[in-house]
Amino acid sequence: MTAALTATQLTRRFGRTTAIDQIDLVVPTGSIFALLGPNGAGKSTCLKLWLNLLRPTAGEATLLGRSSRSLRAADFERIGYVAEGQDLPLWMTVDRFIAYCRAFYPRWDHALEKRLRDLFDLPGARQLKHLSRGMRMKAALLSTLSFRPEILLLDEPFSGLDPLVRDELVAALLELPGTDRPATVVISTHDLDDVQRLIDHVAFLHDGRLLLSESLDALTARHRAIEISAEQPLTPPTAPPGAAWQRIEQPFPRALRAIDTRWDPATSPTALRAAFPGAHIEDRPLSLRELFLLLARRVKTPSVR
Ligand SMILES: Nc1ncnc2c1ncn2[C@@H]1O[C@H](COP(=O)(O)OP(=O)(O)OP(=O)(O)O)[C@@H](O)[C@H]1O
Repeated sequence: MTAALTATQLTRRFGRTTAIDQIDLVVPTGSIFALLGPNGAGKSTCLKLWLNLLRPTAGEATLLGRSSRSLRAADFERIGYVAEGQDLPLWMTVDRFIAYCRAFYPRWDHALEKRLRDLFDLPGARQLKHLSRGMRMKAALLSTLSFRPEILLLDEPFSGLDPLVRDELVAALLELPGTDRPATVVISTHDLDDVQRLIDHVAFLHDGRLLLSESLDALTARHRAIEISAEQPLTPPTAPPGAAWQRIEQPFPRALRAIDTRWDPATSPTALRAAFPGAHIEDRPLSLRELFLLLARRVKTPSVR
């Protein structure tokens, strides 16, 4: 596995606030990597450190094998960044803005530009300052996706987009890696339902600390929602298989719901059947939203099981 982006003991403080706290992170080349976490977790700061828009207080961020502190102008032909509320030349019309951007990128993909223009349906003759928030986001995405960056950093890209365009944006992003060069996408978002089918890796930040970074498949595989119902009252087991259960609920005495955080498909179903003989047992994977809520609640109230 090669790394497109890394963070090593990366730290950024703003006065007394530690926005990023000694993060070690590897983003594999070609991955679509979600940076998740509650408000104020440090996601935007992390992206800005990679882009050298902010200096680290300590540690290092790298992209394309180079420290973000020493990125050259030519490197930015390979790196795209779209953020909610980012500075755009508001006096330009959409057409002028796109022509202006096109001139900077030798690898501009005209066919992709055309497809995204049709998709986003932007009024070419209108000045950016007269676009709605969502339309401005579309203009920023059009100007960035069209040069097919090798690294694409997206900070809340779905903000202000209607559900149809969100869906089509996901489809456009899914196409990005299928070219001659693998594209790596890091996406900070709260729109979990939108990114679920897009991403293959997840990192979870909380209060500037990295709590988890792994493939979505591995994260999904080791968490399972289970539901048990029986003829007689049930008690949650404290030893395995119940030892790693969280969010235990007992809507009535003969029913149990929980999330198993150490699910193993080879052993867990058998252990459940042995612990609850004769009971009706169902299990299902968790959605990204459910996983997020589980992680966020775990750090908020660590004693909650
Ligand atoms: N320029 C700044 N000056 C002072 N504090 C800042 C600055 N930028 C960020 N912070 C603080 O750093 C912390 C992390 O902020 P950041 O914007 O990175 O979080 P985030 O995870 O992107 O949040 P959200 O999901 O709300 O966008 C917050 O406590 C924030 O108040």
